[in-house]
Amino acid sequence: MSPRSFHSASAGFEAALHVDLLPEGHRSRRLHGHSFFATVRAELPAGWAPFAGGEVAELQRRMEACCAPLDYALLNAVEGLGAPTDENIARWIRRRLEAEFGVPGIEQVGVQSTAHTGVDLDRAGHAHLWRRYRFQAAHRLPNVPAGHKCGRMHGHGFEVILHADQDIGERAYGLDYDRIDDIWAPLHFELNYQCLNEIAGLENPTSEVISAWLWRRLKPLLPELSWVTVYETGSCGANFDGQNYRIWKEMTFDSAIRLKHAPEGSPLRGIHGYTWALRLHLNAPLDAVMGWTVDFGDVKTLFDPVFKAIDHRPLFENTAIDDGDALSLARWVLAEGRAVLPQLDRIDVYETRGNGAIVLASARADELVPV
Ligand SMILES: Nc1nc2c(c(=O)[nH]1)N=C([C@H](O)[C@H](O)COP(=O)(O)OP(=O)(O)OP(=O)(O)O)CN2
Repeated sequence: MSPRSFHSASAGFEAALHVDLLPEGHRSRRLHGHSFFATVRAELPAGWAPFAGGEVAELQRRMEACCAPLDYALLNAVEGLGAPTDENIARWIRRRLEAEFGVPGIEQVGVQSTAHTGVDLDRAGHAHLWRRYRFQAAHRLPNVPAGHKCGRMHGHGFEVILHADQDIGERAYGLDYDRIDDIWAPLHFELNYQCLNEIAGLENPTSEVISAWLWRRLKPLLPELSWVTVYETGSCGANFDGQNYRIWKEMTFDSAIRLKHAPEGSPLRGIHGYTWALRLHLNAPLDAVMGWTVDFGDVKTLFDPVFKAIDHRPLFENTAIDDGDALSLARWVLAEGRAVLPQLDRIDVYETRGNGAIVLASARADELVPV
Protein backbone atom coordinates (compact mmCIF):
# COMPACT_ATOMS: atom_id res chain seq x y z
CA MET A 1 0.00 0.00 0.00
CA SER A 2 1.44 3.39 -0.93
CA PRO A 3 -0.88 6.08 0.44
CA ARG A 4 -1.15 9.45 -1.23
CA SER A 5 -2.25 12.61 0.48
CA PHE A 6 -3.52 15.99 -0.65
CA HIS A 7 -4.18 19.33 0.95
CA SER A 8 -7.26 21.27 -0.01
CA ALA A 9 -7.95 25.02 0.17
CA SER A 10 -10.72 27.24 -1.10
CA ALA A 11 -11.58 30.84 -1.89
CA GLY A 12 -14.86 32.54 -2.68
CA PHE A 13 -15.37 35.50 -4.98
CA GLU A 14 -18.27 37.63 -6.20
CA ALA A 15 -18.03 38.42 -9.87
CA ALA A 16 -19.94 39.64 -12.91
CA LEU A 17 -19.71 38.12 -16.39
CA HIS A 18 -21.31 37.57 -19.77
CA VAL A 19 -20.56 34.47 -21.81
CA ASP A 20 -20.62 35.66 -25.41
CA LEU A 21 -19.66 32.36 -27.03
CA LEU A 22 -23.03 30.84 -26.10
CA PRO A 23 -25.73 30.73 -28.78
CA GLU A 24 -27.73 33.88 -29.54
CA GLY A 25 -30.54 34.35 -26.98
CA HIS A 26 -28.88 32.21 -24.24
CA ARG A 27 -29.54 33.79 -20.80
CA SER A 28 -25.85 33.65 -19.85
CA ARG A 29 -24.96 36.05 -22.68
CA ARG A 30 -26.59 38.77 -20.58
CA LEU A 31 -24.55 40.53 -17.89
CA HIS A 32 -25.10 38.57 -14.68
CA GLY A 33 -23.25 37.60 -11.50
CA HIS A 34 -22.40 34.63 -9.28
CA SER A 35 -20.96 33.90 -5.86
CA PHE A 36 -18.17 31.61 -7.02
CA PHE A 37 -16.40 29.07 -4.83
CA ALA A 38 -13.06 27.66 -5.96
CA THR A 39 -11.07 24.79 -4.45
CA VAL A 40 -7.57 23.45 -5.11
CA ARG A 41 -6.28 20.02 -4.09
CA ALA A 42 -2.54 19.51 -4.24
CA GLU A 43 -0.05 16.81 -3.30
CA LEU A 44 2.44 19.02 -1.45
CA PRO A 45 6.03 17.97 -0.77
CA ALA A 46 7.37 17.90 2.79
CA GLY A 47 8.86 21.26 3.77
CA TRP A 48 6.61 23.30 1.44
CA ALA A 49 4.75 25.16 4.20
CA PRO A 50 6.50 27.45 6.73
CA PHE A 51 6.11 24.69 9.33
CA ALA A 52 4.93 21.06 9.35
CA GLY A 53 1.19 21.11 9.93
CA GLY A 54 0.82 24.61 8.45
CA GLU A 55 -0.02 23.41 4.91
CA VAL A 56 -3.76 24.15 5.00
CA ALA A 57 -3.25 27.72 6.25
CA GLU A 58 -0.49 28.37 3.69
CA LEU A 59 -2.41 26.86 0.76
CA GLN A 60 -5.47 28.87 1.79
CA ARG A 61 -3.41 32.08 1.92
CA ARG A 62 -2.05 31.50 -1.60
CA MET A 63 -5.44 30.42 -2.98
CA GLU A 64 -7.08 33.58 -1.65
CA ALA A 65 -4.31 35.77 -3.08
CA CYS A 66 -4.58 33.96 -6.43
CA CYS A 67 -8.35 34.53 -6.65
CA ALA A 68 -8.31 38.10 -5.27
CA PRO A 69 -8.31 39.77 -8.75
CA LEU A 70 -11.60 37.96 -9.49
CA ASP A 71 -13.46 39.35 -6.49
CA TYR A 72 -15.93 42.15 -7.34
CA ALA A 73 -14.57 42.11 -10.89
CA LEU A 74 -16.01 41.84 -14.37
CA LEU A 75 -14.50 38.51 -15.39
CA ASN A 76 -14.54 39.40 -19.11
CA ALA A 77 -11.96 42.11 -18.32
CA VAL A 78 -9.58 39.84 -16.38
CA GLU A 79 -6.31 39.42 -18.29
CA GLY A 80 -5.63 35.95 -19.65
CA LEU A 81 -8.96 34.46 -18.58
CA GLY A 82 -10.68 34.41 -21.97
CA ALA A 83 -14.40 33.66 -22.13
CA PRO A 84 -15.45 33.39 -18.45
CA THR A 85 -16.82 29.85 -18.44
CA ASP A 86 -16.41 27.85 -15.22
CA GLU A 87 -13.85 25.73 -17.07
CA ASN A 88 -11.75 28.71 -18.18
CA ILE A 89 -11.87 30.20 -14.68
CA ALA A 90 -10.56 26.88 -13.28
CA ARG A 91 -7.77 26.80 -15.90
CA TRP A 92 -6.83 30.41 -15.09
CA ILE A 93 -6.66 29.67 -11.35
CA ARG A 94 -4.57 26.58 -11.97
CA ARG A 95 -2.07 28.40 -14.21
CA ARG A 96 -1.63 31.18 -11.65
CA LEU A 97 -1.30 28.83 -8.68
CA GLU A 98 1.45 26.96 -10.53
CA ALA A 99 3.29 29.87 -12.13
CA GLU A 100 2.88 32.74 -9.67
CA PHE A 101 1.96 31.20 -6.32
CA GLY A 102 4.35 28.25 -6.18
CA VAL A 103 1.78 25.48 -5.66
CA PRO A 104 3.19 22.14 -6.87
CA GLY A 105 1.41 18.79 -7.37
CA ILE A 106 -2.00 20.20 -8.29
CA GLU A 107 -4.42 17.30 -8.60
CA GLN A 108 -7.69 19.13 -8.99
CA VAL A 109 -9.10 22.64 -9.32
CA GLY A 110 -12.83 23.02 -8.84
CA VAL A 111 -14.98 26.05 -9.59
CA GLN A 112 -18.57 26.12 -8.39
CA SER A 113 -20.65 28.91 -9.88
CA THR A 114 -24.05 28.11 -8.36
CA ALA A 115 -25.33 25.72 -5.68
CA HIS A 116 -26.00 23.16 -8.37
CA THR A 117 -23.33 23.78 -11.01
CA GLY A 118 -19.58 23.57 -11.35
CA VAL A 119 -16.47 22.20 -13.00
CA ASP A 120 -13.62 20.04 -11.70
CA LEU A 121 -10.38 20.17 -13.63
CA ASP A 122 -8.45 16.94 -13.13
CA ARG A 123 -4.68 16.38 -13.14
CA ALA A 124 -4.74 15.54 -16.86
CA GLY A 125 -6.48 18.83 -17.64
CA HIS A 126 -9.88 17.27 -18.34
CA ALA A 127 -12.81 19.44 -17.28
CA HIS A 128 -15.61 17.50 -15.60
CA LEU A 129 -18.77 19.59 -15.61
CA TRP A 130 -21.20 18.71 -12.88
CA ARG A 131 -24.82 19.53 -12.37
CA ARG A 132 -26.96 18.72 -9.32
CA TYR A 133 -30.60 17.63 -9.53
CA ARG A 134 -33.20 16.73 -6.91
CA PHE A 135 -36.14 14.40 -6.83
CA GLN A 136 -38.50 13.42 -4.01
CA ALA A 137 -39.41 9.74 -3.77
CA ALA A 138 -40.33 6.84 -1.51
CA HIS A 139 -38.64 3.47 -1.30
CA ARG A 140 -38.01 0.43 0.84
CA LEU A 141 -35.16 -2.05 0.68
CA PRO A 142 -36.81 -5.47 0.35
CA ASN A 143 -33.81 -7.67 1.18
CA VAL A 144 -32.56 -6.13 4.44
CA PRO A 145 -32.74 -8.20 7.65
CA ALA A 146 -35.99 -8.06 9.65
CA GLY A 147 -36.11 -4.94 11.81
CA HIS A 148 -33.69 -2.88 9.63
CA LYS A 149 -35.20 0.61 9.38
CA CYS A 150 -34.74 0.72 5.61
CA GLY A 151 -37.00 -2.32 5.20
CA ARG A 152 -39.94 -0.05 6.08
CA MET A 153 -41.45 2.14 3.37
CA HIS A 154 -39.91 5.60 3.79
CA GLY A 155 -38.87 8.53 1.63
CA HIS A 156 -35.96 10.80 0.79
CA GLY A 157 -35.21 14.06 -0.95
CA PHE A 158 -32.70 12.40 -3.29
CA GLU A 159 -29.96 14.42 -4.96
CA VAL A 160 -28.18 13.33 -8.12
CA ILE A 161 -24.98 14.84 -9.45
CA LEU A 162 -24.09 14.12 -13.07
CA HIS A 163 -20.43 14.59 -13.95
CA ALA A 164 -19.47 14.90 -17.61
CA ASP A 165 -15.91 14.92 -18.94
CA GLN A 166 -15.79 17.55 -21.65
CA ASP A 167 -12.40 16.28 -22.81
CA ILE A 168 -11.99 19.30 -24.99
CA GLY A 169 -8.42 20.17 -24.03
CA GLU A 170 -7.87 23.91 -24.09
CA ARG A 171 -10.86 24.80 -26.25
CA ALA A 172 -12.94 27.52 -24.70
CA TYR A 173 -16.35 25.93 -24.72
CA GLY A 174 -17.79 22.45 -25.09
CA LEU A 175 -20.80 20.94 -23.38
CA ASP A 176 -23.56 23.35 -22.30
CA TYR A 177 -25.16 22.81 -18.87
CA ASP A 178 -28.51 23.17 -20.62
CA ARG A 179 -27.82 20.01 -22.63
CA ILE A 180 -27.37 18.05 -19.39
CA ASP A 181 -30.65 19.57 -18.12
CA ASP A 182 -32.47 18.45 -21.27
CA ILE A 183 -31.13 14.90 -20.89
CA TRP A 184 -32.07 14.81 -17.19
CA ALA A 185 -35.63 16.21 -17.63
CA PRO A 186 -37.40 12.92 -18.60
CA LEU A 187 -35.70 11.09 -15.73
CA HIS A 188 -36.92 13.70 -13.27
CA PHE A 189 -40.44 13.12 -14.57
CA GLU A 190 -39.99 9.36 -14.15
CA LEU A 191 -38.55 9.50 -10.58
CA ASN A 192 -40.06 12.53 -8.85
CA TYR A 193 -43.04 11.89 -6.52
CA GLN A 194 -42.82 8.16 -7.20
CA CYS A 195 -42.33 4.97 -5.21
CA LEU A 196 -39.02 3.77 -6.65
CA ASN A 197 -39.71 0.05 -6.00
CA GLU A 198 -42.45 0.22 -8.65
CA ILE A 199 -40.07 1.30 -11.41
CA ALA A 200 -38.58 -1.45 -13.61
CA GLY A 201 -34.96 -2.01 -12.61
CA LEU A 202 -35.39 -0.29 -9.24
CA GLU A 203 -37.11 -3.10 -7.35
CA ASN A 204 -34.27 -2.93 -4.79
CA PRO A 205 -33.57 0.83 -4.86
CA THR A 206 -30.35 1.29 -2.90
CA SER A 207 -28.18 4.31 -3.70
CA GLU A 208 -25.80 2.00 -5.56
CA VAL A 209 -28.59 0.45 -7.67
CA ILE A 210 -30.05 3.90 -8.44
CA SER A 211 -26.65 5.25 -9.53
CA ALA A 212 -26.05 2.26 -11.86
CA TRP A 213 -29.61 2.47 -13.21
CA LEU A 214 -29.11 6.17 -13.99
CA TRP A 215 -25.74 5.40 -15.59
CA ARG A 216 -27.31 2.85 -17.96
CA ARG A 217 -30.08 5.27 -18.90
CA LEU A 218 -27.85 8.31 -19.36
CA LYS A 219 -24.58 7.07 -20.84
CA PRO A 220 -25.99 6.38 -24.34
CA LEU A 221 -27.45 9.92 -24.41
CA LEU A 222 -24.46 11.62 -22.78
CA PRO A 223 -21.23 9.85 -23.83
CA GLU A 224 -19.27 12.42 -21.78
CA LEU A 225 -20.83 11.06 -18.55
CA SER A 226 -17.98 10.23 -16.16
CA TRP A 227 -19.72 9.60 -12.81
CA VAL A 228 -23.22 9.46 -11.41
CA THR A 229 -23.50 10.47 -7.76
CA VAL A 230 -26.62 9.77 -5.70
CA TYR A 231 -27.14 11.39 -2.30
CA GLU A 232 -29.73 9.39 -0.40
CA THR A 233 -29.59 11.65 2.65
CA GLY A 234 -27.47 14.73 3.34
CA SER A 235 -24.79 12.52 4.88
CA CYS A 236 -24.44 9.45 2.66
CA GLY A 237 -24.50 8.33 -0.93
CA ALA A 238 -23.03 6.30 -3.74
CA ASN A 239 -21.07 6.95 -6.89
CA PHE A 240 -20.84 4.82 -10.06
CA ASP A 241 -18.52 5.27 -13.05
CA GLY A 242 -19.71 2.38 -15.21
CA GLN A 243 -17.46 -0.11 -13.41
CA ASN A 244 -16.79 0.77 -9.78
CA TYR A 245 -19.08 1.54 -6.92
CA ARG A 246 -17.98 3.93 -4.22
CA ILE A 247 -19.97 5.04 -1.19
CA TRP A 248 -19.34 7.68 1.43
CA LYS A 249 -20.64 8.60 4.84
CA GLU A 250 -20.17 12.09 6.30
CA MET A 251 -20.17 13.23 9.91
CA THR A 252 -18.81 16.07 11.99
CA PHE A 253 -16.73 15.91 15.14
CA ASP A 254 -15.91 18.72 17.54
CA SER A 255 -12.41 18.67 18.92
CA ALA A 256 -9.59 20.77 20.30
CA ILE A 257 -6.12 20.73 18.77
CA ARG A 258 -2.87 22.61 18.70
CA LEU A 259 -0.13 22.60 16.08
CA LYS A 260 3.06 21.69 17.80
CA HIS A 261 5.38 22.96 15.04
CA ALA A 262 3.72 26.39 14.70
CA PRO A 263 6.08 29.24 15.64
CA GLU A 264 6.10 30.76 19.13
CA GLY A 265 3.38 33.40 19.33
CA SER A 266 1.20 31.92 16.58
CA PRO A 267 -2.38 31.27 17.75
CA LEU A 268 -2.16 27.93 15.94
CA ARG A 269 0.39 26.82 18.55
CA GLY A 270 -2.13 27.34 21.34
CA ILE A 271 -5.26 25.33 22.06
CA HIS A 272 -7.98 25.98 19.49
CA GLY A 273 -10.67 23.91 17.82
CA TYR A 274 -13.01 23.19 14.93
CA THR A 275 -16.21 21.46 14.02
CA TRP A 276 -14.39 19.13 11.65
CA ALA A 277 -16.20 17.62 8.66
CA LEU A 278 -15.17 14.00 8.15
CA ARG A 279 -16.02 12.00 5.05
CA LEU A 280 -15.38 8.25 4.94
CA HIS A 281 -15.10 6.77 1.42
CA LEU A 282 -15.42 3.05 0.76
CA ASN A 283 -14.81 1.03 -2.36
CA ALA A 284 -16.30 -2.46 -2.54
CA PRO A 285 -18.05 -4.77 -5.00
CA LEU A 286 -21.81 -4.85 -5.06
CA ASP A 287 -23.54 -7.51 -2.96
CA ALA A 288 -25.96 -8.92 -5.54
CA VAL A 289 -28.70 -9.72 -3.01
CA MET A 290 -28.51 -6.63 -0.82
CA GLY A 291 -27.84 -4.31 -3.76
CA TRP A 292 -25.29 -2.40 -1.76
CA THR A 293 -21.54 -2.42 -1.17
CA VAL A 294 -21.53 -1.90 2.60
CA ASP A 295 -24.60 -0.87 4.60
CA PHE A 296 -24.32 2.83 5.59
CA GLY A 297 -25.66 1.75 8.99
CA ASP A 298 -22.83 -0.80 9.40
CA VAL A 299 -20.29 1.85 8.41
CA LYS A 300 -21.59 4.07 11.19
CA THR A 301 -21.73 1.28 13.78
CA LEU A 302 -18.29 -0.18 13.02
CA PHE A 303 -16.69 3.26 12.86
CA ASP A 304 -18.31 4.44 16.10
CA PRO A 305 -15.40 3.56 18.46
CA VAL A 306 -13.01 5.54 16.21
CA PHE A 307 -15.47 8.44 16.12
CA LYS A 308 -15.81 8.43 19.90
CA ALA A 309 -12.02 8.63 20.24
CA ILE A 310 -11.94 11.98 18.40
CA ASP A 311 -15.28 13.66 19.13
CA HIS A 312 -15.34 16.22 21.98
CA ARG A 313 -11.71 15.42 22.81
CA PRO A 314 -8.49 17.35 23.32
CA LEU A 315 -6.70 15.60 20.45
CA PHE A 316 -3.29 16.91 21.52
CA GLU A 317 -3.50 14.50 24.47
CA ASN A 318 -3.78 11.50 22.14
CA THR A 319 -0.17 10.44 21.63
CA ALA A 320 -1.11 8.14 18.72
CA ILE A 321 -2.09 11.20 16.62
CA ASP A 322 1.05 12.90 15.24
CA ASP A 323 -0.24 16.47 15.35
CA GLY A 324 -3.48 18.47 15.22
CA ASP A 325 -3.43 19.29 11.49
CA ALA A 326 -6.02 17.88 9.09
CA LEU A 327 -3.58 15.49 7.40
CA SER A 328 -2.36 13.97 10.67
CA LEU A 329 -5.98 13.43 11.72
CA ALA A 330 -6.93 11.94 8.33
CA ARG A 331 -3.99 9.53 8.48
CA TRP A 332 -4.90 8.41 11.96
CA VAL A 333 -8.57 7.96 11.05
CA LEU A 334 -7.63 5.94 7.94
CA ALA A 335 -5.35 3.60 9.91
CA GLU A 336 -7.84 3.10 12.76
CA GLY A 337 -10.82 2.96 10.42
CA ARG A 338 -9.33 0.31 8.13
CA ALA A 339 -8.82 -1.97 11.13
CA VAL A 340 -12.62 -2.17 11.45
CA LEU A 341 -13.67 -1.33 7.87
CA PRO A 342 -11.06 -2.64 5.39
CA GLN A 343 -13.11 -1.23 2.47
CA LEU A 344 -12.21 2.32 3.59
CA ASP A 345 -9.95 3.73 0.90
CA ARG A 346 -10.09 7.49 1.39
CA ILE A 347 -10.60 9.92 4.24
CA ASP A 348 -11.37 13.63 3.89
CA VAL A 349 -11.02 15.90 6.93
CA TYR A 350 -11.99 19.58 6.65
CA GLU A 351 -11.47 22.37 9.21
CA THR A 352 -13.85 24.63 7.30
CA ARG A 353 -15.55 24.32 3.90
CA GLY A 354 -12.96 23.19 1.35
CA ASN A 355 -9.99 23.61 3.70
CA GLY A 356 -8.45 20.38 4.90
CA ALA A 357 -6.70 17.19 3.82
CA ILE A 358 -7.42 13.98 1.96
CA VAL A 359 -5.59 10.72 2.37
CA LEU A 360 -5.91 7.73 0.02
CA ALA A 361 -5.20 4.14 1.00
CA SER A 362 -3.68 3.33 -2.38
CA ALA A 363 -1.85 5.15 -5.16
CA ARG A 364 -4.62 4.75 -7.73
CA ALA A 365 -4.69 7.85 -9.87
CA ASP A 366 -8.45 8.04 -10.35
CA GLU A 367 -9.46 8.15 -6.71
CA LEU A 368 -10.18 11.85 -6.29
CA VAL A 369 -13.70 11.23 -7.46
CA PRO A 370 -15.66 14.39 -6.70
CA VAL A 371 -18.82 13.90 -4.66
N1 LIG B 1 -24.72 1.04 1.03
C1 LIG B 1 -25.99 1.38 1.32
N2 LIG B 1 -26.43 1.27 2.59
C2 LIG B 1 -27.70 1.65 2.89
C3 LIG B 1 -28.55 2.15 1.88
C4 LIG B 1 -28.06 2.23 0.56
O1 LIG B 1 -28.75 2.66 -0.38
N3 LIG B 1 -26.78 1.82 0.32
N4 LIG B 1 -29.79 2.59 2.22
C5 LIG B 1 -30.20 2.60 3.49
C6 LIG B 1 -31.53 3.20 3.87
O2 LIG B 1 -32.36 3.34 2.75
C7 LIG B 1 -31.48 4.51 4.73
O3 LIG B 1 -32.54 5.39 4.42
C8 LIG B 1 -30.22 5.34 4.76
O4 LIG B 1 -29.48 4.87 5.84
P1 LIG B 1 -28.59 5.66 6.93
O5 LIG B 1 -27.22 5.90 6.50
O6 LIG B 1 -28.73 4.94 8.18
O7 LIG B 1 -29.18 7.09 6.86
P2 LIG B 1 -29.47 8.17 7.94
O8 LIG B 1 -29.40 9.47 7.24
O9 LIG B 1 -30.75 7.82 8.58
O10 LIG B 1 -28.27 8.07 8.96
P3 LIG B 1 -27.91 8.97 10.20
O11 LIG B 1 -26.42 9.14 10.10
O12 LIG B 1 -28.31 8.13 11.38
O13 LIG B 1 -28.65 10.24 10.12
C9 LIG B 1 -29.41 1.97 4.55
N5 LIG B 1 -28.13 1.57 4.16
